[in-house]
Formats: sequence, structure tokens, C-alpha cells
Amino acid sequence: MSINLTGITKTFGSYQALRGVSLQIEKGQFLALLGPSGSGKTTLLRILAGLDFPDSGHLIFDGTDVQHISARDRRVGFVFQHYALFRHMTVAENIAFGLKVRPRGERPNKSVIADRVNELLRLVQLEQFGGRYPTQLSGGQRQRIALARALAIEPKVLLLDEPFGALDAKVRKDLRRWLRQLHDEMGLTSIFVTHDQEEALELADYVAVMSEGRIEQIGTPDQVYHNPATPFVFEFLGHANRLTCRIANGKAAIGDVEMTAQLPGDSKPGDGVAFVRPHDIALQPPGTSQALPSRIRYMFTAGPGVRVELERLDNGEILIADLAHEQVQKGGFEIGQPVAAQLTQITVFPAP
Ligand SMILES: Nc1ncnc2c1ncn2[C@@H]1O[C@H](COP(=O)(O)OP(=O)(O)OP(=O)(O)O)[C@@H](O)[C@H]1O
Repeated sequence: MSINLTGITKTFGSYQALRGVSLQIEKGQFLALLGPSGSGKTTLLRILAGLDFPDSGHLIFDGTDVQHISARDRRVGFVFQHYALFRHMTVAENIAFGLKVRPRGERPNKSVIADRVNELLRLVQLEQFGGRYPTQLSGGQRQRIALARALAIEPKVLLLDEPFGALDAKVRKDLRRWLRQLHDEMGLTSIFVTHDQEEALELADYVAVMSEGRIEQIGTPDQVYHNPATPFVFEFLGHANRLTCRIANGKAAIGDVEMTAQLPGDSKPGDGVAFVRPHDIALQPPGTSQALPSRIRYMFTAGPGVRVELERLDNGEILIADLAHEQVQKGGFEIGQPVAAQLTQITVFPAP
């Protein structure tokens, strides 16, 4: 099912939670809504589900305005982190729930429901768990059952609000890969809310980055990561070094050094803000041209690499660089050592 949102606004009291959100999702796409706490992700998802209503704007599913169509009739399945399973029902009863509450004329008969439940239990790889109660399952198993319950109604759209938020990192990673596979196999259109950038970039076809009730940018993971439209998007998608600069001669002057950079569209001369990812800093011998004279202030092992804190000698600002262990060994780098920080990829925005 394709989804088209235009100009959606939502106010709670005097607080504007959504400030004109427009979004287009094609059938079969997997979209991640990514943003910090309070940016409006859940509010938007609830409006899509029909659990809440916008103050203005249009909500079109497959060409039909669904604003006044109830949640039940929208054929939308949802899984929320805190939308717990019914504790007094077995796993099988939980999955069957959405079918059993259908109006009499539309309700499948008992044996059809039982077959569907078994099929879904197989799909979420928990065949032998139908008779258990939710408290007898692990967190990851519970979320798989919540997903089976959402899929029971054969939704055309699947909405997920941080469904794996409470699970540990390993289970979370396994489940999200599995979810992506399920989405592809079932031909669903899915919208997934997360504040975890790694999860969004790994899972989705498109990522909509939200801030303060607006969409800052929408694009493929590659587009938002490599061509962020705003400083907010750059900083939200991973650690970023932020440096003041001047835009001149088609380059960015940082301190006294003119460097090649990705400049804003018009690249008008003036003050700018330069952003550099930690893995886009290379350490060179002191005195190297086109690099910032610095000193290694601190180093520590960070997962597969080494995180290096550099202090610029010209203004004392701190830069964070991520290097491979081999680079550190080969360079013989030590705390206190003078170096030159070469910025290999710089993205510049006009100064605010
Ligand atoms: N029912 C409500 N009444 C009043 N304010 C609300 C209500 N629901 C949401 N808000 C406010 O609207 C804003 C957006 O909330 P929302 O839950 O959509 O954010 P979010 O991006 O999903 O955040 P999180 O990642 O923390 O879940 C927040 O400031 C929140 O306090």
C-alpha cells in the first residue's frame, strides 16, 4: 500500500508536536523514522495507525483519504515497545485476538483462525510456544509474538515503534535482520520508529530524519549519511567534529589552512561551520601542509579501533579521530606527541 502524507500538524495543548509533515512512501518500502526523543515520531505513527488524529493535513492510503477511517478498518498492524501482550491469554490466543474481535460477518471460523495462528507461529519460529503465557517467554520471544499478532490481520502496512528497544544489543541485531527479511517476503510496506541511527541505516530503504516536529531530510541511508542536508542531520547520524571556518575561493579555511571541502550549494564567501567524522581524520607528521597542527591528548581502544583525542595547537579545540590499531602501531603514536591532523572529508554549511 502506498502512503501519502501532506502538511500533517498536531498540537497537544499549546505544544506543537508536528509542524507540517509531508511524506511519500511507495508500496513495499521500508521507511525508518529517526530522531531524538520528543521529535514527534510516535505521534506521527499513531496518526498513521488511526490511534490519533491530526489537526490539519491529509493522509492518503492507496489514493483513498483515510482520515475518517477507523484504526481497525485501515488494515494496519502495529507493534509498540510498550504495547504488551495480554498476560491472561496464551500466545496462541494473543495472536488470534485481532481475528476473533472482527464483526461476525468478517470473522473467519475457528479452524481457519487456528490454521492462521499455527502458520504465524511457524513464521516467527516459535511453533512450540502456542500454549505458553507471555510471562513464560523471553523479551525477544515476546516481541516476535507481538509481531505475529500484528501480522494476523494480514495488514497492508506494518508500523513499528522501537519494537526491540528494550532488548540487548545482540538479540536486537538478530531480530532486525529477521524483520527485514519478513518485510521483503510478505511484500509489506513498513514504517519503523527508532532513535538509533545504526538501526535505521542498516534496516531501511529510506530514512526520514525528524527534529522538533519536522522532517529535516528524507533519503536513502547512503544519501542522508553522505549528503546530510543540515547540520542537525550530520550530527545526529554519528559522532561529528564541528569546526568554525571561512568559505573563500571555493575552499574552507580552517584556522590558517585552506582545505578542499564539500561546500553548500551556492558556496558564497562567508562564515561557515565545517563537520568532519572521526574516521575522516588522518594523522601526519608535524609540519605537513594542508593539515592542522595538533597534539595527541588522549588515546584509548574503542571496539575494533583506537579513538584519539587531539588538541589543536592554534586554538585549543578538541578533535576526535578514529584510527585502526595498525595505523597507531605503524605511526608509533603516543600521548603528548605533536602531529598534523589531516581532514580527508569535510562538509561545510553556512554559519547559522
Ligand atoms: N498525549 C499527549 N499529550 C501531551 N503532549 C504529548 C502527548 N503525546 C506526545 N506529546 C508531546 O509531543 C512531543 C512529541 O512526542 P512523541 O512521543 O511523538 O516523540 P518521539 O519522537 O516519539 O519521542 P520518543 O523517542 O521519546 O518516544 C513530545 O514533546 C511529547 O511530550
